[in-house]
Amino acid sequence: MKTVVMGAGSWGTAVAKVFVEAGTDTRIWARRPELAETINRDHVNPDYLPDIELPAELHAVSEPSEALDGAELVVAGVPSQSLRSNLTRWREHIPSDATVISLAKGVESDTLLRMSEVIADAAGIDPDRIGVLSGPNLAREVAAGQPAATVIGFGDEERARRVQDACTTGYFRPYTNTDVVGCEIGGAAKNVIALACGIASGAGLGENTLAAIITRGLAETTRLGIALGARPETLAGLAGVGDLVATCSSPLSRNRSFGARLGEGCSLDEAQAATNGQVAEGVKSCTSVRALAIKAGVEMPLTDAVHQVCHEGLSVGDAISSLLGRSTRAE
Ligand SMILES: NC(=O)c1ccc[n+]([C@@H]2O[C@H](COP(=O)([O-])OP(=O)(O)OC[C@H]3O[C@@H](n4cnc5c(N)ncnc54)[C@H](O)[C@@H]3O)[C@@H](O)[C@H]2O)c1
Ligand SMILES: O=P(O)(O)OC[C@H](O)CO
Repeated sequence: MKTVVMGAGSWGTAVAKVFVEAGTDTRIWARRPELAETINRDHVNPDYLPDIELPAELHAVSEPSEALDGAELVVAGVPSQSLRSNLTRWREHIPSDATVISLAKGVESDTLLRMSEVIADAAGIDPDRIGVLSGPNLAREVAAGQPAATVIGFGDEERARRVQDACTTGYFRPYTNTDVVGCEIGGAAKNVIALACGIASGAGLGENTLAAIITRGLAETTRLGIALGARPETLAGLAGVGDLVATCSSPLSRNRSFGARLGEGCSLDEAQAATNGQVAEGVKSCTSVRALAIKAGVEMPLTDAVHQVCHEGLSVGDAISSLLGRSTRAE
């Protein structure tokens, strides 16, 4: 399955390495020609994964037309809020029978569309050909060859199996799942809950608090998923609880680290400045996931609190008081 990964950030680069090591003919598109040259010459991505040696077979290009030429599988590896604008540029070069998967974990701000819906809308691709790759996959750990599992979500199971074959290695184990909605909601919502965990941890709170946030975060994510047609088992699997636990627990998570800075008292701008250009998707997705929940008539108190802390000036102390001040109820 001739594959191109469109985006040479941390995760795009790690995923391209996995596909090559699974024996798949793989290219990677980098926005900047100098990064493509460095990957080809030095077999390293110095900006995102500086200490990881990339396979010599991985060829990088910086022209979308060249990258997409003849691709049977297109892996979209750019952040969620830039996916539409990138697709608009790639659209005319995507082969008409190619399968497309999204790596991005988010909900589009203006439209409240999931990433697979953005691909269908912006590139005019039949939804049967669109899927996602989502799971507990911190890029640095996967790039280092540490054992990890993930989910390939497609409505069409046969297509999911072909992608699964193209990225199975001795350290990377993809499972298939036909519940694309569940995979996407799990991936988008966990970034928001990881922000909440970071905020709590930055404010000096301990493991009991974090366990409560993770567990109640899963409950509100599952409520939203079910309201949108997801299967609860998906949210109890790798793309749900698996990714939630990895992201909420790891110091490698950009979302958790961003939240920790807010919890320590940084402003949104100060926390943003400390990211070195890396994207913490939950900062924007807290607003779009919250809006999606309101539209679906679902209560998401943690997501609402994260949105208010990030964008409405609510203090961390007031957010905690307001969450604990809610009326008591059965679990
Ligand atoms: N990093 C991880 O551990 C990880 C793991 C799983 C999923 N993801 C998801 O994958 C997606 C990509 O994440 P990443 O970690 O590779 O991000 P990143 O910040 O490391 O890199 C983003 C890449 O997209 C490119 N890009 C193209 N257009 C852009 C634009 N308009 N604005 C910004 N960047 C643009 C950048 O040049 C860069 O190559 C995100 O949705 C993220 O949630 C990341
Ligand atoms: O670094 P984060 O917070 O974007 O999380 C990375 C991955 O999504 C973990 O699965």
